[in-house]
Amino acid sequence: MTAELIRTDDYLEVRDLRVSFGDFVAVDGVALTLLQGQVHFLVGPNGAGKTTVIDALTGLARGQGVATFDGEDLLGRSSHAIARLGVGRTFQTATVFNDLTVLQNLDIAGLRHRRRRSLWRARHGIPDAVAEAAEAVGLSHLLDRPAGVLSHGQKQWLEIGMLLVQDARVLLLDEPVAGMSAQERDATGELLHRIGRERTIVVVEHDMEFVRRYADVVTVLHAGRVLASGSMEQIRANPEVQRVYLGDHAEGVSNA
Ligand SMILES: Nc1ncnc2c1ncn2[C@@H]1O[C@H](COP(=O)(O)OP(=O)(O)OP(=O)(O)O)[C@@H](O)[C@H]1O
Repeated sequence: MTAELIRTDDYLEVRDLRVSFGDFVAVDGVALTLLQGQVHFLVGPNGAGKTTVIDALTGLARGQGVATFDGEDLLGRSSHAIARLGVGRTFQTATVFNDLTVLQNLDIAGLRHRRRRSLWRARHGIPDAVAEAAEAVGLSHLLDRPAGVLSHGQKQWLEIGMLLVQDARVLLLDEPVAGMSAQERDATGELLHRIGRERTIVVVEHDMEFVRRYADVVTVLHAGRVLASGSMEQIRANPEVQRVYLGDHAEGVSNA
C-alpha cells in the first residue's frame, strides 16, 4: 500500500456515549476506538445496548457524548447525513427491495453517490462501483434475480454490497450471520475480512464461535457499559466477562 492510501484519520472514535429512553439509560458512557483494517465485534447479553450503540452512531437514536469519524461529528446528524459521511449499517432483518433485481438494488443504493462519469457508463452497462460490489459480495452471477428469491444469507450480502456501492468506509452490521447456514457463515466471515482491509467493520454478534474465528477486537457490553475490550483470548480470560456473559456462551468457544 502506498503512503497516500493510508488514511490515519479514518477511524471511529466514541467517547462517553449515552442514550436514554425516558428514565431508562440504555447506553451509559460507552467508549470505543474502531480502527480501519480491523473487524471489531460488539458482544454481550440481550439488552446490553449493542444495537442502541449502532442506532446512536447512525442517527436512529438520540445519543449524547462524542462520536466522530474521520474528524466529523456523527451525533446530532440525520441518518442520511451520516451515510453521506461514509458510515453505513445493516439491520437484523435485511432491508432490500424484494421485487427488484440484485442489480437494481445495488444500482439504487449507488444513485446518490455516483459520479457523472459513472452515470454515463450506467446508460451503457453496469456501473463500475456496482460491478465491483457485486463481485466483492459474491453475487455477480445473480444480478438479474429478484432479491426476494435470494437466501437469507445472500440478502445480507446484498445489503453489504449496497453499502459498498455507497462507498461506506465504516460498516456497522447487526447480527449479519443470524439464521445463516454454516457455509454462509464462513463465507460471511471471509467477506468481512476481505472488505475490512480498507474499512472499519463493526459487527454485533451472539454466535461466539463466529466471533472467535473472525474477530480482531472484541468489546463486551453489559448493562449499557463496556465491560471489557481486547482480543478474544483476553476476553475469554476475563473473570467478569465469564461471570456475566461467557458462562452462557462458553460452549462455542471452548474448543478454540
Ligand atoms: N426505542 C426504545 N425504547 C425504549 N427502550 C428501548 C428502545 N430501544 C431499546 N430499548 C431498550 O434498551 C436496552 C438495550 O437494547 P438493545 O436492543 O440495544 O440491546 P442489545 O444488546 O442489542 O440486545 P439484543 O442482543 O437482544 O439485540 C434494552 O433494555 C431495550 O429494551
